[in-house]
Amino acid sequence: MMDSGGARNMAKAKLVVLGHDSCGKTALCVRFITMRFIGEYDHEKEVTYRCRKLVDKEVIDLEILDTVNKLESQVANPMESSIRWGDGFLIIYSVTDRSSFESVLRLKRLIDHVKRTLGIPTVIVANKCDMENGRVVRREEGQALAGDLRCSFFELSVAESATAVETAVCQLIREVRVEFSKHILAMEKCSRMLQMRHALKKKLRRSKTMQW
Ligand SMILES: Nc1nc2c(ncn2[C@@H]2O[C@H](COP(=O)(O)OP(=O)(O)OP(=O)(O)O)[C@@H](O)[C@H]2O)c(=O)[nH]1
Repeated sequence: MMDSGGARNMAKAKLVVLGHDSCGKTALCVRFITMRFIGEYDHEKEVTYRCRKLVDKEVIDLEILDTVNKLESQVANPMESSIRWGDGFLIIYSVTDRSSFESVLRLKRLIDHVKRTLGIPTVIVANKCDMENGRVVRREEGQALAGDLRCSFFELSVAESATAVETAVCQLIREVRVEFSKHILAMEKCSRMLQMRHALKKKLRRSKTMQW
């Protein structure tokens, strides 16, 4: 998927990783960028990682914002500016923590509210599936929620599989790319219509002048 040959053109995307405390946000970012799983991650502030990846033969410059969960904060929602900034969202929960699963719906609603539109590229990731003994959220529950929210869904273990992490993030990048293309097409259509209107107005003005 990320071979180095035949790159087409350069693109950019801003991804935001959201989720409850300790569900594996930083582990996922580090795994995607470095392919490594370190185990313990120490950060209390939002961190933006920058990297360049090849996805479907297209080089893409990524900015990935690893957020700190502030959904339960009393302050007027501090997560909103992070959401406003992003093009695509990865919401992660841990299959060993039901409250992290319950946060998914609230986070998705917040994204829809801040972006003021539905259909924003969003991928839901159920993490820590290596901890089968501690599982409290069934795969089917995650799948059903993702289906209701019209999001792609991946159950994986950041600890065990770099490939699974790459698959989930690349899916998000593809969805962002589709949204970009739709946006560009809409802009082109709008600009073509404006040009036509302008040309029509000019023609009308000319024909009126001839009548006089
Ligand atoms: N067993 C297992 N542990 C994991 C996995 N992913 C992350 N962890 C562990 O879960 C803990 C929390 O991971 P982080 O990546 O710091 O989680 P976070 O969501 O960034 O946490 P906050 O910074 O509190 O928001 C760490 O001890 C990780 O090693 C996984 O797939 N399996």
